[in-house]
Amino acid sequence: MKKVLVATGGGDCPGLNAVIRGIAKRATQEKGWEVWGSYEAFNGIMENPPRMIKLDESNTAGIHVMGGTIIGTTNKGNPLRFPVKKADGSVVLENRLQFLVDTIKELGFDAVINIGGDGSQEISQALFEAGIPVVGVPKTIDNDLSSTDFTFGFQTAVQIASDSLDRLVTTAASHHRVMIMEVMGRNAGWIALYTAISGGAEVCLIPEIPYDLGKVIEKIRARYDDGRGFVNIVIAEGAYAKDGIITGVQGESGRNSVRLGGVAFTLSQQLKDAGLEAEIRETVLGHTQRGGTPIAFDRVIASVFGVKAMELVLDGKFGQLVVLKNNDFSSVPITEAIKTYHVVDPSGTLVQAAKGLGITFGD
Ligand SMILES: Nc1ncnc2c1ncn2[C@@H]1O[C@H](COP(=O)(O)OP(=O)(O)O)[C@@H](O)[C@H]1O
Ligand SMILES: O=P(O)(O)OC[C@H]1O[C@](O)(COP(=O)(O)O)[C@@H](O)[C@@H]1O
Ligand SMILES: [Mg+2]
Repeated sequence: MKKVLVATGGGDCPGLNAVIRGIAKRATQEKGWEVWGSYEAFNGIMENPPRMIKLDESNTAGIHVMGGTIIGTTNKGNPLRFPVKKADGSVVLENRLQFLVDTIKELGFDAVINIGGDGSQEISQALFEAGIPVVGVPKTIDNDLSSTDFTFGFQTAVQIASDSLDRLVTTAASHHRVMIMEVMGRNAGWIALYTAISGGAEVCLIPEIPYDLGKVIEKIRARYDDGRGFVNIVIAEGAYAKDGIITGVQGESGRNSVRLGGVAFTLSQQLKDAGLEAEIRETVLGHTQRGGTPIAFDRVIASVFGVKAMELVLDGKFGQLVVLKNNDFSSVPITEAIKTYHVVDPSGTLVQAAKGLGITFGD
Protein backbone atom coordinates (compact mmCIF):
# COMPACT_ATOMS: atom_id res chain seq x y z
CA MET A 1 0.00 0.00 0.00
CA LYS A 2 1.36 3.45 -0.93
CA LYS A 3 0.64 6.50 1.21
CA VAL A 4 0.24 10.17 0.35
CA LEU A 5 0.34 12.79 3.09
CA VAL A 6 -1.87 15.88 2.81
CA ALA A 7 -1.26 19.11 4.75
CA THR A 8 -3.08 22.43 4.74
CA GLY A 9 -0.78 25.35 5.70
CA GLY A 10 -1.09 29.10 6.22
CA GLY A 11 -4.38 30.90 6.86
CA ASP A 12 -7.50 28.82 6.26
CA CYS A 13 -9.45 29.53 3.12
CA PRO A 14 -12.79 28.53 1.57
CA GLY A 15 -12.18 25.52 -0.69
CA LEU A 16 -9.57 23.68 1.40
CA ASN A 17 -12.02 20.88 2.13
CA ALA A 18 -12.97 20.62 -1.54
CA VAL A 19 -9.29 20.00 -2.39
CA ILE A 20 -9.02 17.35 0.35
CA ARG A 21 -12.15 15.60 -0.95
CA GLY A 22 -10.86 15.77 -4.55
CA ILE A 23 -7.61 14.09 -3.51
CA ALA A 24 -9.42 11.40 -1.51
CA LYS A 25 -11.95 10.66 -4.25
CA ARG A 26 -9.32 10.40 -6.98
CA ALA A 27 -7.07 8.23 -4.79
CA THR A 28 -9.85 5.73 -4.07
CA GLN A 29 -10.18 5.11 -7.81
CA GLU A 30 -6.68 3.62 -7.66
CA LYS A 31 -5.97 0.35 -5.93
CA GLY A 32 -3.15 0.60 -3.48
CA TRP A 33 -3.14 4.26 -2.39
CA GLU A 34 -4.03 5.62 1.03
CA VAL A 35 -4.48 9.31 1.82
CA TRP A 36 -3.48 10.67 5.23
CA GLY A 37 -3.92 14.17 6.62
CA SER A 38 -1.47 15.78 9.06
CA TYR A 39 -3.26 17.96 11.60
CA GLU A 40 -2.35 21.67 11.66
CA ALA A 41 -0.06 21.61 8.64
CA PHE A 42 3.10 19.58 9.35
CA ASN A 43 2.90 20.22 13.08
CA GLY A 44 0.68 17.12 13.47
CA ILE A 45 3.19 14.62 12.16
CA MET A 46 6.10 16.27 13.98
CA GLU A 47 4.49 15.54 17.33
CA ASN A 48 4.94 12.36 19.32
CA PRO A 49 2.68 10.47 18.82
CA PRO A 50 1.94 11.98 15.39
CA ARG A 51 -1.48 13.54 14.97
CA MET A 52 -2.84 12.44 11.63
CA ILE A 53 -5.97 10.97 10.12
CA LYS A 54 -6.69 8.55 7.30
CA LEU A 55 -8.86 10.33 4.74
CA ASP A 56 -11.26 8.28 2.70
CA GLU A 57 -14.51 8.65 0.83
CA SER A 58 -16.64 8.36 3.94
CA ASN A 59 -14.98 11.02 6.10
CA THR A 60 -14.57 13.44 3.17
CA ALA A 61 -18.08 12.98 1.75
CA GLY A 62 -19.83 16.29 1.21
CA ILE A 63 -17.08 18.40 2.77
CA HIS A 64 -16.54 20.44 -0.42
CA VAL A 65 -19.27 22.83 0.73
CA MET A 66 -17.74 23.36 4.18
CA GLY A 67 -15.50 26.29 5.05
CA GLY A 68 -12.24 25.87 6.96
CA THR A 69 -10.21 22.68 6.83
CA ILE A 70 -11.10 19.41 8.53
CA ILE A 71 -7.40 18.79 9.27
CA GLY A 72 -6.73 22.25 10.73
CA THR A 73 -3.96 24.64 9.76
CA THR A 74 -1.39 27.06 11.15
CA ASN A 75 0.33 30.19 9.94
CA LYS A 76 2.87 30.15 12.76
CA GLY A 77 5.90 27.99 13.43
CA ASN A 78 7.48 27.67 10.00
CA PRO A 79 9.57 24.44 10.15
CA LEU A 80 12.30 26.27 8.20
CA ARG A 81 12.48 29.00 10.84
CA PHE A 82 10.93 27.40 13.90
CA PRO A 83 10.90 29.68 16.96
CA VAL A 84 12.45 28.02 20.02
CA LYS A 85 12.42 29.74 23.42
CA LYS A 86 15.74 29.54 25.26
CA ALA A 87 16.21 29.40 29.06
CA ASP A 88 17.07 33.12 29.18
CA GLY A 89 13.74 33.92 27.49
CA SER A 90 15.25 34.77 24.11
CA VAL A 91 13.83 33.17 20.98
CA VAL A 92 16.05 31.61 18.32
CA LEU A 93 14.89 30.39 14.92
CA GLU A 94 15.75 26.75 14.20
CA ASN A 95 15.67 24.97 10.86
CA ARG A 96 13.66 21.79 11.46
CA LEU A 97 13.63 20.69 7.84
CA GLN A 98 15.75 17.57 8.39
CA PHE A 99 13.54 16.43 11.26
CA LEU A 100 10.48 16.92 9.06
CA VAL A 101 12.10 15.02 6.18
CA ASP A 102 13.09 12.15 8.49
CA THR A 103 9.60 12.04 10.00
CA ILE A 104 7.89 11.87 6.61
CA LYS A 105 10.19 8.99 5.65
CA GLU A 106 9.84 7.15 8.96
CA LEU A 107 6.05 7.31 8.74
CA GLY A 108 6.32 5.64 5.33
CA PHE A 109 4.87 8.35 3.11
CA ASP A 110 5.57 8.00 -0.61
CA ALA A 111 4.45 11.52 -1.50
CA VAL A 112 3.21 14.78 0.03
CA ILE A 113 0.53 17.16 -1.22
CA ASN A 114 0.97 20.55 0.46
CA ILE A 115 -1.98 22.91 0.10
CA GLY A 116 -0.95 26.48 0.85
CA GLY A 117 0.07 29.93 -0.32
CA ASP A 118 3.43 31.59 -0.87
CA GLY A 119 4.72 30.86 2.64
CA SER A 120 3.64 27.22 2.54
CA GLN A 121 4.99 26.58 -0.95
CA GLU A 122 8.40 27.79 0.21
CA ILE A 123 8.23 24.86 2.65
CA SER A 124 7.11 22.53 -0.20
CA GLN A 125 10.11 23.53 -2.29
CA ALA A 126 12.52 23.01 0.62
CA LEU A 127 11.07 19.52 1.18
CA PHE A 128 11.35 18.74 -2.52
CA GLU A 129 14.99 19.85 -2.61
CA ALA A 130 15.60 17.63 0.42
CA GLY A 131 14.34 14.62 -1.55
CA ILE A 132 10.66 14.43 -0.59
CA PRO A 133 8.28 13.91 -3.55
CA VAL A 134 5.99 16.95 -3.18
CA VAL A 135 3.08 18.42 -5.10
CA GLY A 136 1.70 21.87 -4.20
CA VAL A 137 -1.82 23.28 -4.43
CA PRO A 138 -2.22 27.10 -4.56
CA LYS A 139 -4.40 28.28 -1.69
CA THR A 140 -5.09 31.77 -0.41
CA ILE A 141 -7.79 34.41 -0.37
CA ASP A 142 -5.03 36.92 -1.20
CA ASN A 143 -4.44 35.66 -4.80
CA ASP A 144 -0.77 36.61 -4.33
CA LEU A 145 0.77 33.49 -5.89
CA SER A 146 2.31 33.76 -9.35
CA SER A 147 1.76 31.25 -12.17
CA THR A 148 -1.94 30.71 -11.57
CA ASP A 149 -4.81 32.88 -12.83
CA PHE A 150 -6.49 32.47 -9.46
CA THR A 151 -5.85 30.75 -6.16
CA PHE A 152 -8.96 29.10 -4.72
CA GLY A 153 -10.67 31.10 -1.98
CA PHE A 154 -10.01 34.46 -3.62
CA GLN A 155 -13.31 34.71 -5.46
CA THR A 156 -15.22 33.77 -2.31
CA ALA A 157 -13.44 36.50 -0.36
CA VAL A 158 -14.27 39.01 -3.09
CA GLN A 159 -17.93 37.92 -3.05
CA ILE A 160 -18.12 38.39 0.73
CA ALA A 161 -16.41 41.78 0.54
CA SER A 162 -18.58 42.88 -2.36
CA ASP A 163 -21.79 41.88 -0.53
CA SER A 164 -20.56 43.86 2.49
CA LEU A 165 -19.81 46.91 0.37
CA ASP A 166 -23.34 46.80 -1.06
CA ARG A 167 -24.65 47.02 2.48
CA LEU A 168 -22.33 49.89 3.39
CA VAL A 169 -23.36 51.89 0.33
CA THR A 170 -26.98 52.24 1.41
CA THR A 171 -26.10 53.31 4.93
CA ALA A 172 -23.42 55.71 3.60
CA ALA A 173 -26.01 57.30 1.31
CA SER A 174 -28.62 57.59 4.08
CA HIS A 175 -26.22 59.31 6.48
CA HIS A 176 -24.10 61.22 3.95
CA ARG A 177 -21.03 59.54 5.35
CA VAL A 178 -17.62 58.47 4.23
CA MET A 179 -17.43 54.71 4.71
CA ILE A 180 -14.00 53.11 4.86
CA MET A 181 -14.05 49.34 4.37
CA GLU A 182 -10.82 47.46 5.04
CA VAL A 183 -10.23 44.15 3.30
CA MET A 184 -7.47 41.55 3.63
CA GLY A 185 -4.86 40.60 1.05
CA ARG A 186 -1.50 41.10 2.79
CA ASN A 187 0.78 43.15 0.51
CA ALA A 188 -1.37 42.56 -2.56
CA GLY A 189 -4.39 44.67 -3.49
CA TRP A 190 -6.34 42.00 -5.39
CA ILE A 191 -9.29 41.66 -3.01
CA ALA A 192 -9.61 45.45 -2.72
CA LEU A 193 -9.42 46.04 -6.47
CA TYR A 194 -11.98 43.38 -7.41
CA THR A 195 -14.29 44.50 -4.61
CA ALA A 196 -14.06 48.18 -5.57
CA ILE A 197 -14.96 47.41 -9.18
CA SER A 198 -17.69 44.96 -8.24
CA GLY A 199 -19.27 47.18 -5.60
CA GLY A 200 -18.76 50.52 -7.32
CA ALA A 201 -16.54 52.19 -4.74
CA GLU A 202 -15.34 55.73 -5.35
CA VAL A 203 -11.88 55.22 -3.86
CA CYS A 204 -9.69 52.10 -3.83
CA LEU A 205 -6.40 52.15 -1.94
CA ILE A 206 -3.93 49.31 -2.49
CA PRO A 207 -0.34 48.59 -1.41
CA GLU A 208 0.88 48.72 -5.01
CA ILE A 209 -0.10 52.41 -5.27
CA PRO A 210 0.90 54.35 -2.13
CA TYR A 211 -1.76 57.02 -1.83
CA ASP A 212 -1.55 60.79 -1.78
CA LEU A 213 -3.94 61.87 1.00
CA GLY A 214 -4.59 65.16 -0.78
CA LYS A 215 -5.91 63.31 -3.85
CA VAL A 216 -8.23 61.18 -1.69
CA ILE A 217 -9.60 64.30 0.01
CA GLU A 218 -10.07 65.98 -3.36
CA LYS A 219 -12.23 63.07 -4.53
CA ILE A 220 -14.27 63.05 -1.32
CA ARG A 221 -14.93 66.81 -1.45
CA ALA A 222 -15.89 66.59 -5.13
CA ARG A 223 -18.52 63.97 -4.28
CA TYR A 224 -20.02 66.22 -1.61
CA ASP A 225 -19.75 69.30 -3.82
CA ASP A 226 -21.58 67.68 -6.73
CA GLY A 227 -24.42 66.71 -4.42
CA ARG A 228 -23.79 62.96 -4.12
CA GLY A 229 -23.02 63.45 -0.44
CA PHE A 230 -21.44 60.11 0.41
CA VAL A 231 -18.29 58.17 -0.39
CA ASN A 232 -17.30 54.51 -0.20
CA ILE A 233 -13.63 53.71 0.17
CA VAL A 234 -12.21 50.19 -0.10
CA ILE A 235 -8.76 49.94 1.43
CA ALA A 236 -6.46 46.91 1.38
CA GLU A 237 -4.94 46.07 4.76
CA GLY A 238 -1.43 46.55 3.31
CA ALA A 239 -2.09 50.01 1.85
CA TYR A 240 -0.17 53.04 3.08
CA ALA A 241 0.18 56.75 2.37
CA LYS A 242 3.04 58.00 0.19
CA ASP A 243 4.78 59.47 3.19
CA GLY A 244 3.37 56.93 5.68
CA ILE A 245 4.01 53.40 6.93
CA ILE A 246 2.15 50.09 6.95
CA THR A 247 -0.38 49.54 9.78
CA GLY A 248 0.15 46.27 11.64
CA VAL A 249 1.72 44.34 14.48
CA GLN A 250 5.35 43.29 14.17
CA GLY A 251 7.12 40.48 15.98
CA GLU A 252 4.25 38.21 17.05
CA SER A 253 5.53 34.96 18.46
CA GLY A 254 6.03 32.25 15.84
CA ARG A 255 5.09 34.52 12.99
CA ASN A 256 7.54 35.47 10.27
CA SER A 257 5.55 38.37 8.85
CA VAL A 258 3.82 41.51 10.10
CA ARG A 259 0.18 40.92 11.11
CA LEU A 260 -1.61 43.57 9.11
CA GLY A 261 -4.84 45.24 10.17
CA GLY A 262 -6.29 48.57 11.23
CA VAL A 263 -5.40 50.72 8.23
CA ALA A 264 -9.06 51.82 8.02
CA PHE A 265 -8.53 53.65 11.31
CA THR A 266 -5.18 55.04 10.17
CA LEU A 267 -6.82 56.52 7.08
CA SER A 268 -9.77 57.82 9.09
CA GLN A 269 -7.41 59.66 11.43
CA GLN A 270 -5.39 61.03 8.53
CA LEU A 271 -8.57 62.43 6.95
CA LYS A 272 -9.68 64.01 10.23
CA ASP A 273 -6.22 65.47 10.88
CA ALA A 274 -6.31 66.97 7.39
CA GLY A 275 -9.55 68.75 8.29
CA LEU A 276 -12.13 66.69 6.43
CA GLU A 277 -15.52 67.78 7.74
CA ALA A 278 -17.57 64.76 6.61
CA GLU A 279 -18.54 62.08 9.11
CA ILE A 280 -16.44 58.92 8.74
CA ARG A 281 -17.11 55.31 9.78
CA GLU A 282 -14.70 52.39 9.57
CA THR A 283 -15.46 48.71 8.91
CA VAL A 284 -12.78 46.04 9.13
CA LEU A 285 -14.12 42.91 7.44
CA GLY A 286 -11.40 40.71 8.88
CA HIS A 287 -11.85 36.96 9.01
CA THR A 288 -15.41 36.95 7.65
CA GLN A 289 -13.59 37.02 4.30
CA ARG A 290 -12.07 33.62 5.02
CA GLY A 291 -15.00 31.90 6.65
CA GLY A 292 -17.94 29.85 5.51
CA THR A 293 -18.80 27.98 2.38
CA PRO A 294 -16.87 28.58 -0.85
CA ILE A 295 -18.78 30.00 -3.81
CA ALA A 296 -19.31 27.63 -6.76
CA PHE A 297 -16.27 28.89 -8.71
CA ASP A 298 -13.91 28.12 -5.84
CA ARG A 299 -15.54 24.72 -5.24
CA VAL A 300 -14.91 23.86 -8.87
CA ILE A 301 -11.28 24.95 -9.07
CA ALA A 302 -10.47 23.52 -5.63
CA SER A 303 -12.03 20.16 -6.55
CA VAL A 304 -10.14 20.05 -9.85
CA PHE A 305 -6.90 21.07 -8.10
CA GLY A 306 -7.39 18.12 -5.70
CA VAL A 307 -7.89 15.61 -8.52
CA LYS A 308 -4.99 17.04 -10.53
CA ALA A 309 -2.66 17.03 -7.52
CA MET A 310 -3.39 13.34 -6.92
CA GLU A 311 -2.82 12.62 -10.61
CA LEU A 312 0.59 14.31 -10.47
CA VAL A 313 1.41 12.00 -7.57
CA LEU A 314 0.22 8.95 -9.56
CA ASP A 315 2.30 10.10 -12.57
CA GLY A 316 5.36 10.66 -10.37
CA LYS A 317 5.60 14.35 -11.31
CA PHE A 318 6.94 16.14 -8.27
CA GLY A 319 8.15 19.61 -7.34
CA GLN A 320 5.11 20.87 -9.22
CA LEU A 321 2.25 23.20 -8.31
CA VAL A 322 -1.14 22.61 -9.92
CA VAL A 323 -2.39 25.82 -11.51
CA LEU A 324 -5.23 27.40 -13.41
CA LYS A 325 -3.59 29.11 -16.37
CA ASN A 326 -5.40 30.70 -19.30
CA ASN A 327 -8.62 29.04 -18.18
CA ASP A 328 -7.12 25.54 -18.19
CA PHE A 329 -5.54 23.36 -15.52
CA SER A 330 -1.87 22.45 -15.68
CA SER A 331 1.18 22.50 -13.44
CA VAL A 332 4.38 24.53 -13.10
CA PRO A 333 7.54 24.02 -11.03
CA ILE A 334 6.91 25.30 -7.49
CA THR A 335 10.00 27.50 -7.90
CA GLU A 336 8.19 29.40 -10.66
CA ALA A 337 5.23 30.17 -8.43
CA ILE A 338 7.27 31.44 -5.47
CA LYS A 339 9.93 33.32 -7.46
CA THR A 340 7.95 36.55 -7.53
CA TYR A 341 5.18 37.84 -5.29
CA HIS A 342 2.08 38.33 -7.43
CA VAL A 343 0.77 41.87 -7.01
CA VAL A 344 -1.52 44.23 -8.89
CA ASP A 345 0.14 46.02 -11.81
CA PRO A 346 -0.61 49.75 -11.34
CA SER A 347 -0.52 50.26 -15.10
CA GLY A 348 -2.36 47.01 -15.90
CA THR A 349 -5.78 46.55 -17.51
CA LEU A 350 -7.77 46.20 -14.28
CA VAL A 351 -6.47 49.38 -12.64
CA GLN A 352 -6.92 51.32 -15.87
CA ALA A 353 -10.48 50.00 -16.25
CA ALA A 354 -11.21 50.90 -12.64
CA LYS A 355 -9.99 54.44 -13.35
CA GLY A 356 -12.27 54.41 -16.39
CA LEU A 357 -15.10 53.73 -13.97
CA GLY A 358 -14.12 56.80 -11.99
CA ILE A 359 -12.41 54.97 -9.14
CA THR A 360 -9.60 57.00 -7.53
CA PHE A 361 -6.44 55.25 -6.30
CA GLY A 362 -4.95 58.32 -4.69
CA ASP A 363 -2.19 58.63 -7.29
N1 LIG B 1 2.92 22.64 6.25
C1 LIG B 1 3.20 23.50 7.23
N2 LIG B 1 3.62 23.08 8.44
C2 LIG B 1 3.85 23.94 9.42
N3 LIG B 1 3.68 25.25 9.31
C3 LIG B 1 3.25 25.71 8.14
C4 LIG B 1 2.99 24.87 7.05
N4 LIG B 1 2.57 25.60 6.02
C5 LIG B 1 2.56 26.87 6.45
N5 LIG B 1 2.98 26.93 7.72
C6 LIG B 1 3.11 28.13 8.50
O1 LIG B 1 2.43 29.13 7.83
C7 LIG B 1 3.33 30.16 7.39
C8 LIG B 1 3.04 30.56 5.98
O2 LIG B 1 1.79 30.84 5.95
P1 LIG B 1 1.30 32.18 5.39
O3 LIG B 1 2.36 32.90 4.63
O4 LIG B 1 0.53 32.83 6.44
O5 LIG B 1 0.27 31.54 4.42
P2 LIG B 1 0.41 31.02 2.98
O6 LIG B 1 1.36 29.88 2.96
O7 LIG B 1 -0.96 30.62 2.72
O8 LIG B 1 0.86 32.19 2.21
C9 LIG B 1 4.68 29.53 7.41
O9 LIG B 1 5.64 30.53 7.60
C10 LIG B 1 4.53 28.59 8.57
O10 LIG B 1 4.71 29.27 9.79
O1 LIG C 1 -5.45 34.82 10.41
P1 LIG C 1 -4.36 35.79 10.77
O2 LIG C 1 -3.24 35.14 11.46
O3 LIG C 1 -4.90 36.98 11.47
O4 LIG C 1 -3.72 36.30 9.40
C1 LIG C 1 -4.32 37.24 8.59
C2 LIG C 1 -3.72 37.15 7.23
O5 LIG C 1 -4.09 35.92 6.59
C3 LIG C 1 -4.76 36.17 5.37
O6 LIG C 1 -6.14 36.22 5.65
C4 LIG C 1 -4.50 35.07 4.40
O7 LIG C 1 -3.13 35.00 4.09
P2 LIG C 1 -2.43 33.62 3.77
O8 LIG C 1 -3.25 32.96 2.71
O9 LIG C 1 -1.05 34.02 3.30
O10 LIG C 1 -2.40 32.81 5.00
C5 LIG C 1 -4.25 37.56 4.97
O11 LIG C 1 -5.12 38.20 4.06
C6 LIG C 1 -4.17 38.25 6.30
O12 LIG C 1 -3.23 39.30 6.31
MG1 LIG D 1 0.29 34.11 1.79
